[in-house]
Amino acid sequence: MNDDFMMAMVGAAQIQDRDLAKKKKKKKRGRNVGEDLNKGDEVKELPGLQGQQRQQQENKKSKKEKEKKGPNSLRNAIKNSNNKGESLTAAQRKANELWFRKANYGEILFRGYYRGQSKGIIVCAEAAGGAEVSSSIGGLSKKDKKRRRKREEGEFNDFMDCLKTPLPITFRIRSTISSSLKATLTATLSHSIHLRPVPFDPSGLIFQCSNDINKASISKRGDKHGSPVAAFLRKGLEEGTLARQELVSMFPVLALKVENGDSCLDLCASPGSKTMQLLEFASSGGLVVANDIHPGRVSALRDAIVGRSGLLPSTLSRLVIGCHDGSKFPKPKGGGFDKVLTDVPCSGDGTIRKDGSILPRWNPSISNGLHAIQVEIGWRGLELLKVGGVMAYSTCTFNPIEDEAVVQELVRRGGGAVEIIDWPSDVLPGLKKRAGRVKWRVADHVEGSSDNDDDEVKIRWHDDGFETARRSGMAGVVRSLWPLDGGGNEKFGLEKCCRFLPQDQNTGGFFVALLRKNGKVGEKEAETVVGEAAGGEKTFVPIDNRSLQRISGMDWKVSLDEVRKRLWVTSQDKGEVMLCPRRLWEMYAGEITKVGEVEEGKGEGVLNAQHVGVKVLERKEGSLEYKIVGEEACKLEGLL
Ligand SMILES: C[S@@+](CC[C@H](N)C(=O)[O-])C[C@H]1O[C@@H](n2cnc3c(N)ncnc32)[C@H](O)[C@@H]1O
Repeated sequence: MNDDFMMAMVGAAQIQDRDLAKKKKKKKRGRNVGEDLNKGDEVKELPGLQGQQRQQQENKKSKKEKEKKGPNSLRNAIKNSNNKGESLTAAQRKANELWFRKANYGEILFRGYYRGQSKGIIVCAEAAGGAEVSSSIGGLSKKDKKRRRKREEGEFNDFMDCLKTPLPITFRIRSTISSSLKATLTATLSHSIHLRPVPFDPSGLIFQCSNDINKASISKRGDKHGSPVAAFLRKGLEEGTLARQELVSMFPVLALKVENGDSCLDLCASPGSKTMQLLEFASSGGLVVANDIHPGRVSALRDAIVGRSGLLPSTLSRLVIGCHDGSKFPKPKGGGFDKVLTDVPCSGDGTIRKDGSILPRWNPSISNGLHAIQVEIGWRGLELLKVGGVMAYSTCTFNPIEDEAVVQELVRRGGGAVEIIDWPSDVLPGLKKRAGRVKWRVADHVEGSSDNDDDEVKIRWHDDGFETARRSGMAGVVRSLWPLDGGGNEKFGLEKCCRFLPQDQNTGGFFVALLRKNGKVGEKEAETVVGEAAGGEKTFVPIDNRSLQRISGMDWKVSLDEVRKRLWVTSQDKGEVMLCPRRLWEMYAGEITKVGEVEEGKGEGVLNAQHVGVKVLERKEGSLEYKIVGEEACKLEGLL
């Protein structure tokens, strides 16, 4: 079965998937750093590579040679800039990518890097909290060494094979819907031969699809055969009863165990799948602040959540969207957030199964270059957390430079106030997690020095530590890339971090660390930091007194002064009045009122809100008066 049953469920209802089709048409936006550098179309900007000249150069070479080395001038441009600590121009970066892709260097480097990494990063990994695996095979007999190498080779091949298979898509039934609807949906989805409930989820609300259901087939356009399952899933997405989210991407929010009334901050939020999950859990009295540095991605996030998610106004009333560099997000005056999520920008090699552009352009310097901003975002997250609160640090990369090395630095800086905690035993109890590592290796890559075919791009390991690497001219080198000297990190509990490898439960690759703040961190430094607002589209100000008087017939339960503070209008369109969630207003007090401005010297800057709560009042057409459109939200928030 049970396609007939599903067909009946879908019924004759005409499924309106205009939004999905529109979404598909929109240009795909990059999720991680550098994703939009994949077109190769700016190569023409490089001197000596235009039109005929480039053609002539290429014609001289055999096809084989071309594929192996890439165009000479590209190579030279890269050689002249790479590994010398100089920043690349956009054109050089594009050239680098093109060359890498042509020569398949990304995959060669990826294999070399992860094969050469310390034990447990990819092969010989133990379960989370398990015993450390020795990286030495010195004490073993010849036969045992051979056997162990063979096993490791097999493990590595399994990993690579899995990366080359398509990633199954996953759905979850939203926790905000009624129990009876949940039961109906669970029963319906469980009966489909195309879907199976994820075995380690006791709630039974998460489903993995078989390979015949993919991203294209759940869009109406791509669903050529009119599959009833696809129609059912589409309908659920539109109505907000289902959410599509990659399985591993659900883990950090689940591990945070958000409770009623929690205030949550999602520092790197776009496109917003984890924000929506947070919203579902942070029910009554709660607050979810979603932030992203890029104004365009903030708008996309707002459209996806406010415009298309199907979430109810009562849920959306808890949402605030900001646009800041996460490493400088303004600190609230009134206490910190209960839960913080730092799902930082990363190299994204855990998403290779769904994004074919990652592997061909992979190189270790991408991770080395991201480490510093990941530390800064993570540190700000800890500063914004209340004492006793928990932060989840997550990435979709296998690379320890972006994973354990960042967590190590956060714990070190915390000086005893920051502790890595275990994955909660009641969250997805059967989930296979691999332990974080206390040892890893640092590398960059070097281009060959001659035209010798065997002397092309290579991994360069920096096992002698920071000083030697710095002297060798390694780009973007910082001390915290390395494990602390002399096992200094062994007391940090890095093995409590969780690595998720794709072959373990047919997922993408992922990393999650849970950090509890046991005391104040970075107070001194905070005084001098000014919040830096990225240029957004909309800003908000509290409603002015004259407009307030035009709201007639309202039986406010609080003083007009408080009403004025809670009702916000956008600076662009004063016809819409939004209700600012009480928690945000309490936490940031007057610091949001001058939204969009950053005042030097005021210590914290102001919150640059791009969206607050829900619309509760609307100006009547042809009149200056307002009518109420969100009475329920006003009641929930104690205004009426
Ligand atoms: C891995 S994605 C986040 C995915 C998101 N949490 C989700 O689950 O849908 C990283 C995001 O960080 C944003 N970003 C990059 N640098 C940032 C910074 N300095 N501060 C805040 N956000 C940043 C990127 O625009 C990107 O949207």
